[in-house]
Amino acid sequence: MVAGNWKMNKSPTEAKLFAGLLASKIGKETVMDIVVFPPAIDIPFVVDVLKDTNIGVGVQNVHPKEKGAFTGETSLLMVKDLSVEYVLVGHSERRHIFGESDEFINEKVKAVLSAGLRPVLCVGETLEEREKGLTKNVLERQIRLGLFGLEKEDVVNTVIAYEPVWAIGTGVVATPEQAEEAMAFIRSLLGELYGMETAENVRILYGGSIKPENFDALIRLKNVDGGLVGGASLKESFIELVEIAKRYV
Ligand SMILES: O=C(CO)COP(=O)(O)O
Repeated sequence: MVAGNWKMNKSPTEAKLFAGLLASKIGKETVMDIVVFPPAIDIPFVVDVLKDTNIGVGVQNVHPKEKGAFTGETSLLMVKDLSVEYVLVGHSERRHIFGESDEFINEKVKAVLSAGLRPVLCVGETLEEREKGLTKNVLERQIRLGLFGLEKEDVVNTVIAYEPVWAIGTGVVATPEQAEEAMAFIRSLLGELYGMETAENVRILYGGSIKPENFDALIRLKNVDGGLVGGASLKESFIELVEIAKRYV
C-alpha cells in the first residue's frame, strides 16, 4: 500500500489538477492499494476525478460523533457519503499539535470501523522518547490503547502506520534497521494481542521523510507493507514511489 497524506496542502483547484495527473499515470494500477488523503474540503473534487481509477481516497481526520454541535469538525456520515474508504487516526500532528489522547483516538478508531471504513492508526515515538530508550513502550501504549476493545475481525481492517515523530518532515528517515526493529515489534505485539494469523494480515506502513531515493531500502523490509508519504506525495515523486513499491508486490 502506498498512501499520500497531503496534510494542509492544495486548494480544490490544485487538488483536481494533481488528482488528474495521478489518474493518468497510476490510475490503472491493480497490484497494490494506492490511497490519497486530501484536505477534507478537496475530497468531493478528488473523488470525482478518481472515480474510474483504482486510486482510493481517504480523509485525514474525523470526529467520532455522528453529528451535532462540534464546530469545524467532519463526521463519518459526511465522508461516507463521498465514497471515502480510509481515515487517518492518531497522526502525530493530531496528537502533538491538537492534543489528541490515546482514549480519543480509540473512540475514533471504533467509530471508523463501525461506519464500515478502515482506520489507519498512526503511532510513533518522539526523538526524546527514542533517546531515553522508550520507543517500544510508546508503541505498545499507543497500539494497546488505540485498538482497545476491538475484535480480531476489526483489527484486520485496520492499517497501522509507524511514523517516528523525529522523521516526519525533517528529511531524517529511519534507517532500515530502525524501521524493521520497530515494525517487527508492532507485528509481534499484534500477534500477542490477536494471534499471529491476524497480525500477518494487518498492513503496517512506514512513514517519515520517504523519498524515491530512500524508499527501496524500506519497502523491501520483511515487516514493511507500504508507505505513508507526506511531502513526497504532493508531486510527481508519488508516482515514482508507486513504481518502486511495485518491485516488491
Ligand atoms: O507525516 C507523514 C505522513 O503522514 C510523513 O510526512 P513526510 O513524508 O513529509 O515526512
